[in-house]
Amino acid sequence: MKITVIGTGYVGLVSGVCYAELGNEVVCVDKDAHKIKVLENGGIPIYEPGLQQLVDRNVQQERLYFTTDLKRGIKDSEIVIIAVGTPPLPNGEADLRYIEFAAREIAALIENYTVIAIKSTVPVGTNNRIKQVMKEVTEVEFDIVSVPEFLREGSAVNDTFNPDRIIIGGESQNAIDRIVELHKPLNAPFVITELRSAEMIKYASNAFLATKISFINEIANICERLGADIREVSRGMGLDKRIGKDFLNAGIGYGGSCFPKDTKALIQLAGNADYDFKLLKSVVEVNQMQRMGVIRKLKYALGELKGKTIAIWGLAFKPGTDDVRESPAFEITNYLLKSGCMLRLYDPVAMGNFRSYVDHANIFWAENEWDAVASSDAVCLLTEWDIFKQIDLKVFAKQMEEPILIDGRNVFNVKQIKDAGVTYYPVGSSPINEMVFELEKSKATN
Ligand SMILES: NC(=O)C1=CN([C@@H]2O[C@H](COP(=O)(O)OP(=O)(O)OC[C@H]3O[C@@H](n4cnc5c(N)ncnc54)[C@H](O)[C@@H]3O)[C@@H](O)[C@H]2O)C=CC1
Ligand SMILES: O=C(O)[C@H]1O[C@H](OP(=O)(O)OP(=O)(O)OC[C@H]2O[C@@H](n3ccc(=O)[nH]c3=O)[C@H](O)[C@@H]2O)[C@H](O)[C@@H](O)[C@@H]1O
Repeated sequence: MKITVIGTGYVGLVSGVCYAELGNEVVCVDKDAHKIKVLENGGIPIYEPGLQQLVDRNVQQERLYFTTDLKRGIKDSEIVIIAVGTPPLPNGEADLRYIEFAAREIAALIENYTVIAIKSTVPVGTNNRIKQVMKEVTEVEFDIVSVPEFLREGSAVNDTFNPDRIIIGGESQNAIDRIVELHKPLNAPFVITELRSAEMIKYASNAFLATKISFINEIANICERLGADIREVSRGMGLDKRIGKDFLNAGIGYGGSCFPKDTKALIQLAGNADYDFKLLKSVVEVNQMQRMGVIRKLKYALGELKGKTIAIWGLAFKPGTDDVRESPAFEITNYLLKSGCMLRLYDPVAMGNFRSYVDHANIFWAENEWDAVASSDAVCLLTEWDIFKQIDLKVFAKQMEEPILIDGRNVFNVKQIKDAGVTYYPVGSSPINEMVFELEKSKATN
């Protein structure tokens, strides 16, 4: 099939490349001339494991093209996929400016019947609105189909080739059939729905996963106070098939370009329909608070933070990506800078992106994980990259006068820690319970 994908970000680029790998002829279009230049020169503008090899192969086999010129692909395309951003407006609602603009551009260029598939995450009712927008511009026949995307950054290629399900929302059987045909090689179940239901499935799925994370984080906070171990609790819960083991890792709260944005958008969407989504509001609030666990532990370990040097391991919102959008590292580093700390930051791939948002005279950009640790009073692990997981804790202990490790991702086990003699503060287990009691005591006496 001939396909045009609009937007070569984390979703559009991966999807376009994977459709090419399935044997389709794909033109990927972006307004960002820099991104397209990188792609035309044989590189990729994002860090995503496995993507570069697929780009190389499909460009070489002349199935994959990159351009800033929408006209180039759209003329012969049977399917045009929209994968542009839907970032949050200040009130939390999704900003639909980019998608409406893209829709108008498509409408002005199509010459024959075309199927328009919307992969961007959009509020319920948007597909219908886009249809109206396009009808104002063209008399050529087209159909709109909602095909929400569920890939995760860092495992996006594998997720695209092995999806749990393909959701297709639409009104025209012809258009639905075309989308089914495109995805048939993936061997995943199809769920065919109304447009509005497909849009809601995407928001509800992300909101549910975010809820699972905030739930387990609250259980972790209670474990800290009562002396239970969240890792044992998560394992014990997750073996119940009705609960499932995924997304039960307690930590410093979810980040990324989607959970924070989509939870807030769904709260707004519900509010606009006169429904107060209380549960999801709490999920968001708990998530915000969870980042402060790292600070609380630092204060307990070091006392006064002013003048202390803190190493941060990991700036990306999760391992396997260079994406720092809504990364918990922003709130934590900002708080520490405001408290008068010196910071030594290191991330294996996200340093450049993080630095484009934050710079400060008190930040030292370390060359590697050990360079960050040098002369630090404490180390905070914020992203569970493999290089941090593989750290030899005995060597680590020798690098610091008093080795203190605040682990925001529960990467190390108690035995490793005991053997190495590191003072260790994980999420949701001892010895934090003692610390919390002491804090409570000191609050009560002050
Ligand atoms: N990042 C992720 O893991 C996932 C994102 N989504 C959703 O997919 C959508 C895209 O997300 P990302 O890929 O992360 O965004 P992104 O910000 O990485 O990429 C969007 C791209 O669209 C381009 N663009 C905007 N308007 C354009 C136009 N008129 N013509 C051509 N290009 C245009 C931008 O220049 C940018 O490169 C969002 O709605 C998001 O919620 C869904 C599932 C996973
Ligand atoms: O709509 C989207 O954009 C995507 O959002 C998430 O994918 P992503 O944000 O790439 O990454 P996740 O692996 O879901 O992690 C999100 C955040 O939750 C955190 N997390 C995840 C799992 C867990 O058990 N605990 C936890 O704190 C991660 O550290 C990360 O900060 C969803 O998992 C995808 O299905 C969805 O397509």
